[in-house]
Amino acid sequence: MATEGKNLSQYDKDKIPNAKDFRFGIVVSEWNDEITEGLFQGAFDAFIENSVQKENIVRWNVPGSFELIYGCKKMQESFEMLDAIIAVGSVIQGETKHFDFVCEGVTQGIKDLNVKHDIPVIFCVLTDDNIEQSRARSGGKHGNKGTEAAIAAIKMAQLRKDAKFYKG
Ligand SMILES: Nc1c(NC[C@H](O)[C@H](O)[C@H](O)CO)[nH]c(=O)[nH]c1=O
Ligand SMILES: CC(=O)[C@@H](O)COP(=O)(O)O
Repeated sequence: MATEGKNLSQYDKDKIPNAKDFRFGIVVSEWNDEITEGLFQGAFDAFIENSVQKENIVRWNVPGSFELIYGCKKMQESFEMLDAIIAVGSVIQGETKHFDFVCEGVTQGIKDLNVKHDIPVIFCVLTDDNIEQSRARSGGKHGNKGTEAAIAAIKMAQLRKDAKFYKG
Protein backbone atom coordinates (compact mmCIF):
# COMPACT_ATOMS: atom_id res chain seq x y z
CA MET A 1 0.00 0.00 0.00
CA ALA A 2 1.41 3.38 -0.99
CA THR A 3 1.58 6.11 1.61
CA GLU A 4 -1.14 8.02 -0.26
CA GLY A 5 -4.35 7.35 1.65
CA LYS A 6 -2.44 5.87 4.61
CA ASN A 7 -1.52 7.70 7.82
CA LEU A 8 1.97 6.65 8.92
CA SER A 9 1.25 7.74 12.49
CA GLN A 10 -1.73 5.51 13.13
CA TYR A 11 -1.14 2.25 15.01
CA ASP A 12 -3.00 -0.08 17.36
CA LYS A 13 -1.37 0.26 20.80
CA ASP A 14 -2.79 -3.11 21.78
CA LYS A 15 -0.60 -4.74 19.12
CA ILE A 16 2.64 -3.07 20.26
CA PRO A 17 4.94 -5.04 22.61
CA ASN A 18 5.70 -3.57 26.04
CA ALA A 19 8.74 -1.34 25.44
CA LYS A 20 9.43 -0.04 28.96
CA ASP A 21 12.70 -1.98 29.33
CA PHE A 22 13.99 -1.46 25.77
CA ARG A 23 16.87 0.91 24.87
CA PHE A 24 17.01 2.65 21.50
CA GLY A 25 19.43 4.71 19.45
CA ILE A 26 18.45 7.32 16.87
CA VAL A 27 21.01 8.59 14.35
CA VAL A 28 19.79 11.80 12.67
CA SER A 29 21.06 13.35 9.43
CA GLU A 30 21.45 17.15 9.52
CA TRP A 31 20.68 17.57 5.79
CA ASN A 32 17.10 18.90 5.38
CA ASP A 33 16.89 19.30 9.16
CA GLU A 34 13.38 20.78 8.92
CA ILE A 35 12.33 17.30 7.85
CA THR A 36 14.70 15.16 9.93
CA GLU A 37 13.82 17.00 13.14
CA GLY A 38 10.15 16.27 12.45
CA LEU A 39 10.95 12.61 11.86
CA PHE A 40 13.02 12.46 15.04
CA GLN A 41 10.22 14.03 17.08
CA GLY A 42 7.71 11.55 15.68
CA ALA A 43 9.94 8.65 16.65
CA PHE A 44 10.78 10.07 20.09
CA ASP A 45 7.15 10.79 20.91
CA ALA A 46 6.09 7.30 19.81
CA PHE A 47 8.74 5.75 22.05
CA ILE A 48 7.52 7.78 25.05
CA GLU A 49 3.89 6.94 24.25
CA ASN A 50 4.89 3.27 24.44
CA SER A 51 6.60 3.58 27.84
CA VAL A 52 10.22 3.84 26.72
CA GLN A 53 12.24 5.75 29.34
CA LYS A 54 13.80 9.01 28.08
CA GLU A 55 17.16 7.95 29.52
CA ASN A 56 16.99 4.84 27.33
CA ILE A 57 16.99 6.84 24.09
CA VAL A 58 20.37 7.95 22.74
CA ARG A 59 20.70 10.37 19.81
CA TRP A 60 23.67 11.05 17.53
CA ASN A 61 23.77 13.47 14.58
CA VAL A 62 25.59 12.97 11.26
CA PRO A 63 26.10 15.48 8.40
CA GLY A 64 24.04 13.74 5.72
CA SER A 65 22.11 10.57 4.94
CA PHE A 66 25.15 8.87 3.46
CA GLU A 67 26.89 9.22 6.86
CA LEU A 68 24.01 7.37 8.51
CA ILE A 69 25.80 4.16 7.53
CA TYR A 70 28.96 4.91 9.50
CA GLY A 71 27.06 6.57 12.35
CA CYS A 72 24.77 3.57 12.84
CA LYS A 73 27.70 1.15 12.57
CA LYS A 74 29.61 3.01 15.31
CA MET A 75 26.48 3.13 17.46
CA GLN A 76 26.08 -0.65 17.10
CA GLU A 77 29.72 -1.07 18.17
CA SER A 78 29.60 1.49 21.00
CA PHE A 79 26.27 0.64 22.61
CA GLU A 80 25.93 -3.14 22.65
CA MET A 81 23.02 -2.88 25.10
CA LEU A 82 20.77 -1.18 22.55
CA ASP A 83 17.77 -3.16 21.35
CA ALA A 84 17.36 -1.32 18.03
CA ILE A 85 18.57 1.77 16.15
CA ILE A 86 16.67 4.12 13.84
CA ALA A 87 18.46 5.84 10.94
CA VAL A 88 16.71 9.16 10.19
CA GLY A 89 17.33 11.00 6.93
CA SER A 90 15.69 13.09 4.22
CA VAL A 91 16.97 12.88 0.66
CA ILE A 92 15.34 15.23 -1.87
CA GLN A 93 15.88 15.10 -5.62
CA GLY A 94 18.09 17.90 -6.97
CA GLU A 95 19.31 18.68 -10.50
CA THR A 96 21.70 15.76 -10.82
CA LYS A 97 21.91 12.01 -10.36
CA HIS A 98 23.47 12.49 -6.89
CA PHE A 99 20.06 11.71 -5.39
CA ASP A 100 20.14 8.24 -6.93
CA PHE A 101 23.58 7.41 -5.58
CA VAL A 102 22.87 8.73 -2.08
CA CYS A 103 19.58 6.82 -1.87
CA GLU A 104 21.05 3.59 -3.20
CA GLY A 105 24.15 3.90 -1.05
CA VAL A 106 22.34 4.51 2.23
CA THR A 107 19.78 1.83 1.45
CA GLN A 108 22.42 -0.81 0.75
CA GLY A 109 24.57 0.37 3.64
CA ILE A 110 21.79 0.08 6.19
CA LYS A 111 20.80 -3.29 4.75
CA ASP A 112 24.40 -4.44 5.26
CA LEU A 113 24.35 -3.29 8.91
CA ASN A 114 21.29 -5.46 9.52
CA VAL A 115 23.09 -8.43 8.00
CA LYS A 116 26.46 -7.98 9.69
CA HIS A 117 25.46 -6.87 13.19
CA ASP A 118 22.94 -8.11 15.72
CA ILE A 119 21.28 -4.79 16.56
CA PRO A 120 18.52 -4.06 14.01
CA VAL A 121 18.71 -0.74 12.16
CA ILE A 122 15.35 0.70 11.07
CA PHE A 123 15.26 2.57 7.75
CA CYS A 124 13.65 5.97 8.35
CA VAL A 125 15.08 7.75 5.31
CA LEU A 126 12.66 9.74 3.14
CA THR A 127 13.57 9.73 -0.56
CA ASP A 128 11.33 12.36 -2.10
CA ASP A 129 10.88 14.26 -5.33
CA ASN A 130 10.30 17.54 -3.50
CA ILE A 131 10.04 19.04 -0.03
CA GLU A 132 6.26 18.97 -0.12
CA GLN A 133 6.34 15.18 -0.18
CA SER A 134 8.83 15.24 2.70
CA ARG A 135 6.71 17.58 4.80
CA ALA A 136 3.65 15.42 4.23
CA ARG A 137 5.51 12.37 5.65
CA SER A 138 7.24 14.02 8.61
CA GLY A 139 4.21 15.26 10.52
CA GLY A 140 1.97 16.39 7.68
CA LYS A 141 -1.08 15.02 5.88
CA HIS A 142 0.37 11.52 5.61
CA GLY A 143 1.48 11.40 9.22
CA ASN A 144 5.02 10.81 10.36
CA LYS A 145 7.40 8.09 9.12
CA GLY A 146 9.33 8.63 12.34
CA THR A 147 6.36 7.28 14.25
CA GLU A 148 6.21 4.30 11.90
CA ALA A 149 9.94 3.70 12.42
CA ALA A 150 9.65 3.75 16.21
CA ILE A 151 6.88 1.15 16.11
CA ALA A 152 9.01 -0.98 13.80
CA ALA A 153 11.94 -0.59 16.20
CA ILE A 154 9.86 -1.78 19.15
CA LYS A 155 8.57 -4.79 17.20
CA MET A 156 12.07 -5.74 16.02
CA ALA A 157 13.47 -5.34 19.53
CA GLN A 158 10.82 -7.79 20.76
CA LEU A 159 11.56 -10.22 17.91
CA ARG A 160 15.29 -10.09 18.78
CA LYS A 161 14.47 -10.70 22.46
CA ASP A 162 12.22 -13.66 21.60
CA ALA A 163 14.87 -15.13 19.31
CA LYS A 164 17.46 -15.02 22.10
CA PHE A 165 15.01 -16.79 24.40
CA TYR A 166 14.45 -19.62 21.95
CA LYS A 167 18.19 -19.89 21.20
CA GLY A 168 18.87 -20.35 24.93
N1 LIG B 1 21.46 16.01 -1.14
C1 LIG B 1 21.29 15.39 0.08
C2 LIG B 1 22.36 14.85 0.79
N2 LIG B 1 23.62 14.91 0.30
C3 LIG B 1 24.80 14.75 1.15
C4 LIG B 1 25.19 13.27 1.36
O1 LIG B 1 24.24 12.61 2.19
C5 LIG B 1 26.55 13.21 2.04
O2 LIG B 1 26.47 13.89 3.27
C6 LIG B 1 27.62 13.85 1.18
O3 LIG B 1 27.63 13.23 -0.10
C7 LIG B 1 29.00 13.68 1.83
O4 LIG B 1 29.30 12.34 2.01
N3 LIG B 1 22.16 14.24 1.97
C8 LIG B 1 20.89 14.13 2.49
O5 LIG B 1 20.71 13.57 3.58
N4 LIG B 1 19.83 14.64 1.80
C9 LIG B 1 19.98 15.26 0.60
O6 LIG B 1 18.97 15.70 0.00
C1 LIG C 1 20.27 14.26 -3.02
C2 LIG C 1 21.28 15.27 -3.36
O1 LIG C 1 22.47 15.09 -3.16
C3 LIG C 1 20.78 16.46 -4.11
O2 LIG C 1 19.81 17.11 -3.33
C4 LIG C 1 21.91 17.43 -4.44
O3 LIG C 1 21.35 18.37 -5.34
P1 LIG C 1 21.96 18.46 -6.82
O4 LIG C 1 21.68 17.13 -7.50
O5 LIG C 1 21.20 19.61 -7.48
O6 LIG C 1 23.44 18.75 -6.69
